[in-house]
Amino acid sequence: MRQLFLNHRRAKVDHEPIAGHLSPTALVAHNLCKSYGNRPVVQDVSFTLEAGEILGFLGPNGAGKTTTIGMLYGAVIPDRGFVQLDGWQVQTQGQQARSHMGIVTQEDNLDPELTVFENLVFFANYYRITGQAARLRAGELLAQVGLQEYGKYTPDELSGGLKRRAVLARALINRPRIVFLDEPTTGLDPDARQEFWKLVSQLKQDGCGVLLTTHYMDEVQRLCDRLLLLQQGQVVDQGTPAALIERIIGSEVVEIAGVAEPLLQQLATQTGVWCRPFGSSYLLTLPREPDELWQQLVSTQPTSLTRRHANLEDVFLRLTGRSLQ
Ligand SMILES: Nc1ncnc2c1ncn2[C@@H]1O[C@H](COP(=O)(O)OP(=O)(O)OP(=O)(O)O)[C@@H](O)[C@H]1O
Repeated sequence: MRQLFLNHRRAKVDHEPIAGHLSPTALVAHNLCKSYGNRPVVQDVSFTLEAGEILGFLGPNGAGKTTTIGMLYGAVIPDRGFVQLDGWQVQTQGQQARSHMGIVTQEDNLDPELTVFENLVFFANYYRITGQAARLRAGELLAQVGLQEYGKYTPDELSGGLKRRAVLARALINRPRIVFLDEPTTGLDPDARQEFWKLVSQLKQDGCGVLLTTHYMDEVQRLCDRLLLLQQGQVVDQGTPAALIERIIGSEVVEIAGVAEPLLQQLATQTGVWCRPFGSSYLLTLPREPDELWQQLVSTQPTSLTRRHANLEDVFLRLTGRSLQ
């Protein structure tokens, strides 16, 4: 992050439209590739993010999400590919591009020596917002994230949830068009997470594009308009949550326990459905006409048999073979 601050030092906030530099799509990532040593960790990742959209960027641990986000904001140099933000190339016009983005990294990296208010004022200076203007902007942001009472505290005097809100406030100092949120609510209690979600929803309503990585399925379901699923550095699928569920799984699944796997796999093959271990039970998709398979499953005398609506966790399991968490 220190490197990022240095990169920001000369960034100038410039929201005036510049002919030839604005595109209707706020963010374009094109064929991003990154290897460490000879190990590829991001391979040909391409996507777009529109203003006012929340894009969930999901993948198991080590899938390459943070590396990709690093390339989006210019902290990691891609081996190939490019990122364009509001028409500015992040790799060659970094200062201009960064003046339109805000970043919430996984760490609470506020300066512990400064109060929350001072942190915001100090960060505003990177964008050449100085003096009274910086203090006004800091006050505005404290109000926006509900921290009016906490400006005089140092970060370490705040709870985890309040600290995360302060980090978000800092990311908004330059009124960004795009905000990157890298696992922003990890470790927070349910109330603090819900408070944070309200702030993210507000960003969307204000026309901000948000790229969110998270391991929480409820967060995805609550916030995301569209999902990009990453595995071993590659995009394995993308779409709206509802479309992905319908296309990859269907509307319902069956959870069954107490039946030998070979028998379940045989039934699945016969009916053309998908079956895999799921905790201490097995998960099966259902065919278009499910009654016959259901009866067959009942006749296996399982210890438990449940039919439920398919969800994103099922999609994730089918596409990546792993749970999101
Ligand atoms: N600077 C680096 N040098 C070498 N390998 C790295 C470096 N940064 C990341 N990696 C490796 O690249 C792979 C992708 O890491 P990355 O942090 O991007 O994944 P992630 O999807 O964000 O994971 P998580 O959900 O755990 O945060 C991992 O195997 C990681 O060990």
